[in-house]
Amino acid sequence: MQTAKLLIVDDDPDVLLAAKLLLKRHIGQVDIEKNPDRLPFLLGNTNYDAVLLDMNFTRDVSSGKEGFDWLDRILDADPSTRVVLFTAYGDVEMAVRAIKAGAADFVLKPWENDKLVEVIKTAIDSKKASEGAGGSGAAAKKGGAANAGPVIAQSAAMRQILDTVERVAPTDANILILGENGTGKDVLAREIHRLSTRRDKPFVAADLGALPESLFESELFGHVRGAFTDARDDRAGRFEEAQGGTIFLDEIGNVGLSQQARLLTVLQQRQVMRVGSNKPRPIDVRLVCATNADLNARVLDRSFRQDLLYRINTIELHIPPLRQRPDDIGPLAEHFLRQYRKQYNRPVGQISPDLLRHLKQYAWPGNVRELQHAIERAVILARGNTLTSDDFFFGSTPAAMGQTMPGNDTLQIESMERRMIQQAMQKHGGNITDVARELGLSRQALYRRMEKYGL
Ligand SMILES: Nc1ncnc2c1ncn2[C@@H]1O[C@H](COP(=O)(O)OP(=O)(O)OP(=O)(O)O)[C@@H](O)[C@H]1O
Repeated sequence: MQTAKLLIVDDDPDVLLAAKLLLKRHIGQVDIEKNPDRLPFLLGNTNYDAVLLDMNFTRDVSSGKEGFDWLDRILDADPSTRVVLFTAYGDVEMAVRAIKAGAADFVLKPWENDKLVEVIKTAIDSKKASEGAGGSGAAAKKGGAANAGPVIAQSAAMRQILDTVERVAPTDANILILGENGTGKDVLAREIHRLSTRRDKPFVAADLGALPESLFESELFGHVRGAFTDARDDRAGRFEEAQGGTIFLDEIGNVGLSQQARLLTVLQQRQVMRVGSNKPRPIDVRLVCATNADLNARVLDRSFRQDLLYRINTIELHIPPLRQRPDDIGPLAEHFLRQYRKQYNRPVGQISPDLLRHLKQYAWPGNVRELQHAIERAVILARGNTLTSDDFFFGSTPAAMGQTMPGNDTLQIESMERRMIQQAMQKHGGNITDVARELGLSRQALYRRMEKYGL
């Protein structure tokens, strides 16, 4: 630690002095700074291994924005810098969000000396280790987050679905996956592709629910230069990108009638025409669709074309909501626990029997995605090496969890942020530079958010 460099930023001089006196005994160089505006200057002059940053949550209670901005700027300057946050107890939710946004860890104020030293040392160690491994921490995280883990299926219902998937995946049959939000439709679509003969070819997902009507055709079928004002180049659509592989049309129930007609024509003729061109291009793709809508009811009220439904649902797979398959809850919780203890480098290794019982009792309206977020948050916040109900519910009782699930605010902010990024991506045809400019983010900050939200 004698070669390590640490910067502490806090507007309270007493905090700065006390932290410096403590940490100086363990770390070669400890600089302190009262004014965060000087951060760019300081970071430009010294290559710090870690920054201990006050998030100023108490001064900026409504959003914590100032702290997040500084976190982003530090990581933009050097994504491998480990940022540890100083946080008041009431702002733990914010700290969790900051960890998801790339912070290494957080320490509660008033701090315990041993804990602060340990957290800073761990942060610096991991920075040094990532340098030794020849890559930045952010890059390593990116690799680790790269999608498509195992499909957890313990319940009889899920085992039966996987059994069907194994049988139909190698055929080219069109598959429609039905299920509530967060039940694992995307996961299953990827599994179908993985078990198909097309596994070495692309898997291309298109979220039709997030696609404005005006962009539907160019996104799916492509466009030629000059086809409309923003079409500066020829561009292949999702169908062409998926050539030889699988196209996954998510939220197909959200497509309007005129787009349904366009889609049906493409599926029948097995060719696309880029917007602005009349040259047909043959496509060879396997079609997997998903929706949480009741398409049969939609056919009856004439908002969904029956002929399109027949075309996409050669095989129908219905994933039950998580509350109807409690046998999956334990294995899924263990799976996410393993995933996040590794991702966040936390010592927590097991789930207490009491917590497990509560997890099985809860109705999980957000299904597996909600369970996943809940475990992620609990792993980050856990105090010991066993996850207990305390780590989960923050003083509210498990029975009240349905109404008071901690983190709903966090999830809402996150889903707003996700939507803003999606909309900007659509507006700018996926041009990261333009999207970042519109959102006032650096490209790296945008990439980190896209990775966080799986975009
Ligand atoms: N059986 C499973 N095994 C492992 N992870 C799962 C499983 N089911 C869902 N997940 C995880 O839960 C999260 C939500 O799953 P997914 O995105 O597939 O749901 P979805 O039904 O497509 O949601 P939406 O309707 O909102 O698009 C993902 O992070 C996924 O990895």
